[in-house]
Amino acid sequence: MTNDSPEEETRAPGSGGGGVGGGKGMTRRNRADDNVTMLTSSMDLHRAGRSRASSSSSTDPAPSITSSLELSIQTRIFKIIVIGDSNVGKTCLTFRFTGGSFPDKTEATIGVDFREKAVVIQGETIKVQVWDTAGQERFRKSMVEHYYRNVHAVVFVYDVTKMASFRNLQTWIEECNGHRVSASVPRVLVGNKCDLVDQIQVPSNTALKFADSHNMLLFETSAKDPKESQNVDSIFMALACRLKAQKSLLYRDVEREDGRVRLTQQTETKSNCPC
Ligand SMILES: Nc1nc2c(ncn2[C@@H]2O[C@H](COP(=O)(O)OP(=O)(O)OP(=O)(O)O)[C@@H](O)[C@H]2O)c(=O)[nH]1
Repeated sequence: MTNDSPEEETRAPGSGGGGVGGGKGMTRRNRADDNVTMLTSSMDLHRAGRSRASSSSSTDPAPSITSSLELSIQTRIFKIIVIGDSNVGKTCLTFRFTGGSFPDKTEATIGVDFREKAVVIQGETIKVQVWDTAGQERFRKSMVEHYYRNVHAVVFVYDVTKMASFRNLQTWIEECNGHRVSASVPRVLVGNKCDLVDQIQVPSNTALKFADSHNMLLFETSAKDPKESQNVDSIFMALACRLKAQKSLLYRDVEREDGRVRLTQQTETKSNCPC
């Protein structure tokens, strides 16, 4: 959870942890596809939801089925959840991606915070909806089912300066598996706080082995260091590109035939996704 104040100027003490080599993992220097454009800054869906609710109680007629279908066709939404121990920087990472800045103050997330960003991938506008989940058990237990429902991708975060947060990843993965998240749902591993170069406890090689063994890409980055902001973007953009390539079924293609609307399954297509 963040306050809404603008980013405080931050001075990065260093370039962050070392690169990650080879294997199936992705290095922290990887970039999102050049065909990708980010359109908007973050939006608090809690607030947006409230304002939508209040406007719907006005005298406006209810939207027709056709118009809501058309809206769905226009913009697909990819739901990405961010999971990991408390204090690893989940809020800061999502804030960096959706708002482009590092929050000068955060508090423990209670339940979930939604942030959203519209991006253009190969000509299609897609909404990346990021669910910043609570790391503290007491603030998440009533929400867990909601986190995993219809999720399209999962970001597991650990703190490179806290070995315990890395070891606990196994528990987070088990929780995720326990909620019947399909094997086709992409997952990535993020080691955050690489700006704290003198305090790193989790070696890149160890993290890479773990990522490989769970068929995940690895990103090592810093939500705080402005020089790493492109790398933070790459986490979510790589997932969005992959989801687009998979043609996620959250909103299925709608074909119109003889004035009727027909929902169809989409087939897999290739893209030059960075992952
Ligand atoms: N040095 C450094 N500090 C960071 C970074 N990311 C987050 N922090 C700090 O780590 C602390 C926790 O950050 P949050 O983003 O609130 O952590 P969280 O994982 O969302 O925590 P919960 O909401 O409790 O689950 C804050 O004091 C942040 O300023 C980073 O990349 N580098």
